[in-house]
This record gives sequence, structure tokens and C-alpha cells, in this order.
Amino acid sequence: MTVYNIALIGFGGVNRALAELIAAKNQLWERDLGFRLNIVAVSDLYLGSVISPNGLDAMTLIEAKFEKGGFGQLSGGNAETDNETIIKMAPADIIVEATFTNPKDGEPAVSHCRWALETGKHVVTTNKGPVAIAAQALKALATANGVRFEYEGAVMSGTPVIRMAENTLAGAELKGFEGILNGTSNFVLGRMESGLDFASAVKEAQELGYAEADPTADVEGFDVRLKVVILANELLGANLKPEDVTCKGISGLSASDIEQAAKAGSRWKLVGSSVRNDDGSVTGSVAPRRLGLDHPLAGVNGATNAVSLDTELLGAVTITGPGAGRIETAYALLSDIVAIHSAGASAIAKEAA
Ligand SMILES: NC(=O)C1=CN([C@@H]2O[C@H](COP(=O)(O)OP(=O)(O)OC[C@H]3O[C@@H](n4cnc5c(N)ncnc54)[C@H](O)[C@@H]3O)[C@@H](O)[C@H]2O)C=CC1
Ligand SMILES: N[C@@H](CC=O)C(=O)O
Repeated sequence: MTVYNIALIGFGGVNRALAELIAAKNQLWERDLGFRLNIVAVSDLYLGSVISPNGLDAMTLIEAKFEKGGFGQLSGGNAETDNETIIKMAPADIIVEATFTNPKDGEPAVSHCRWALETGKHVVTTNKGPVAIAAQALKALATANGVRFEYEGAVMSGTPVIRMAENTLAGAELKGFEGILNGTSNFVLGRMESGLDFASAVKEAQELGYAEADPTADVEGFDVRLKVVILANELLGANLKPEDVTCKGISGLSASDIEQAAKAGSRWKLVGSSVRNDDGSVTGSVAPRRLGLDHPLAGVNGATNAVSLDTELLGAVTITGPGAGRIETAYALLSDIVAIHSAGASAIAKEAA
């Protein structure tokens, strides 16, 4: 039986949901996936940090109502956050990075990933900053250190768009994509269509765990811009930076815009897209678009996301599923760990052959 020791960096909605899954499903994973997860350290800006080489009880972590600095009360705990020590010194095989996404330079999460990879630890992350801004360098660092850098949850939460496109559409010749890539803004547009005002709709999305710590990133399109960069670089072999992608969000849409669209049999959606041009360059954009109800993206509602991949050999292939949510995103982390486990198993099989 394989046990992966993991350290959680950030203990907000997503990593708490991962702890919940561990508490509820470790036995099932042991049976079905061939491994279990053991939390040996946690570090959080608000709660402090804790290292326990034998493992922390996931249920205790979730149920304790810790105040600011509360990890200081635990054995091996410290009221201060100490990401660098935790990442470099904790006896972890895998660092789970789920701190705030910084859309400007990806920090401090880029450094968290770098410290982990440099010290021979795998990284799984749902944080879009390091992936959009430093994926190439971090992937090279992972390879140099014989570990993996995995980030399925950075786009469309637990819906496996990156791995699905890479593994199962290889050779289909992707030419571009367009999609609804932000759960919060899609949820807000739907709630506004039902008559709710913008601010109350954003508040609901925050309560449901969909929104970024600063929801401006959701409604101004910055979050989608990062996702367009990630998909374009990963799937179209581009080398885009966030500032290369034109970006307009939904905050300029009024209740009357939404009402008028509905009366005319259409719907506003925030669409992120990218295309390979005839000269081989790749461009990307984020903008609200008024779509007829017969458009494949018009019926994608709530926090659901969808991306339509335009391929040479198959035409459009559309992937749809949850785009935000705590448990949904924690599942993406599990799927990354499954990928690490499978890669390890196939390396062992190759050595034995
Ligand atoms: N919630 C969702 O549906 C999805 C979230 N994501 C991404 O996953 C990450 C985590 O999301 P949530 O858990 O929802 O966010 P959250 O805001 O609930 O939690 C983030 C946690 O990280 C901690 N934190 C922030 N900066 C830190 C630092 N420098 N060191 C240590 N801890 C730090 C905060 O105290 C907070 O507890 C974000 O980057 C988000 O963009 C990605 C896909 C979906
Ligand atoms: N805030 C984001 C979370 C996932 O990336 C969203 O609403 O899509």
C-alpha cells in the first residue's frame, strides 16, 4: 500500500474540502486507487502552520474552529505562517498549493511551487497564477528534479479539460477553443437573468465558494484571461502572457442589457477564446458575448463551464462540467495525485521490464 505524505499550503475552501475527502474516502482510495493520503503539514496565512511527521487527523483539522493563529495550539504548531520551512522541511512527498491566485505575477505561489520542486517534492495546485505565469519554468524544474508539476484544477475545476485534451485528442490537431471558463461570472449572469441585482449575485457566488478572494478577478475577466493563457500555452503550444490577451469582464452589463437579451431570445455569456492564426501566431481574448439560444454555450448555466475545442480532424469537441466549487476543485487535486501515482507505477513497470 502506498501512502503519500502531503503538505497543504493554504487551508481555505479547496484544501479544507480535500481534507474532508481524505477523512471520508481514504479507505475507498486505498481499495480502488492503491494509495492513501496522510496530511503531515498545513500552512495558512490566517491560521499559522503545523508539522506532524506522523500525520494530522483530517477530521480534527476540519472540525476544529480555529481562530487567527490557531495552529499554534497544536503539537508541532506555530501561530505564524511559515510556508518556506513547511515546504522545504516537512516530510511530504506532495505539496498541495491552494493559496490565493495572484493574477499579476503569480507570487507567492510561484515561489511555493519552486521551493517544493527544488527539494524533490511533487506539486499539485489549483492556483492559476503559477501555471499561467511560470508553467514552462516550473515544468522544467520538475523534470530536472524527477518530480511532477500537476494543475488540472487550474481550468474548469474538477472537469478534466487539460488531461482530456492532451491524452485523448492527441493528433486531432487543435486549431483553437472558446468557452465559458469562469463559474462565478456565469452564475452571476444567470442570477441577474432571474432578477437578482449584480452585488447580491456576487455575494451568493462568494458564499457558495465559487468566487476568488477578490471577486473583481471573476467579474472583470482577469480569471478567464489566466485560463485562456493556460489552455493556449498547454494545448496550442503558444507562449502567451496574461497581458497578451485582450480582456473585458461583465461588470459593464446592466440589468436592462440582460433583460433585453432575454427578450430577444439570446443570453450574455463571458467567453474566453484563443485561435491559431494563418501565420502560426496564437491570439486570445476575453469578452462578454450575446449568444443566440441555439449557440452551444448559451445553455451552460450556473457555475458550470464548457469549452469547445476546434479540431482539424473532428470539428468541435465540447467538454462541459463544474467550473468552480470546493469539493469539485478538491477532486482536481485528487486527479493530479492519481496521475502522479500512475506515472510512478508505470516507471516501476518499465524498470522491471
Ligand atoms: N474555489 C474554487 O472553485 C476554485 C478555486 N481555484 C483556486 O484555488 C485556490 C484556492 O481556492 P479557495 O480555497 O477557494 O480559496 P480561499 O480563499 O477559500 O482559500 C485560500 C486560503 O489560502 C490562504 N492563503 C492565502 N495566501 C497565503 C499564503 N501566502 N500562505 C499561506 N496561506 C495563504 C488563505 O488564508 C485562505 O485560507 C485559489 O488560487 C483559487 O483561484 C481554482 C479552481 C476553482
Ligand atoms: N473563481 C473561479 C474559481 C475557479 O477557477 C470561478 O468562479 O471560476
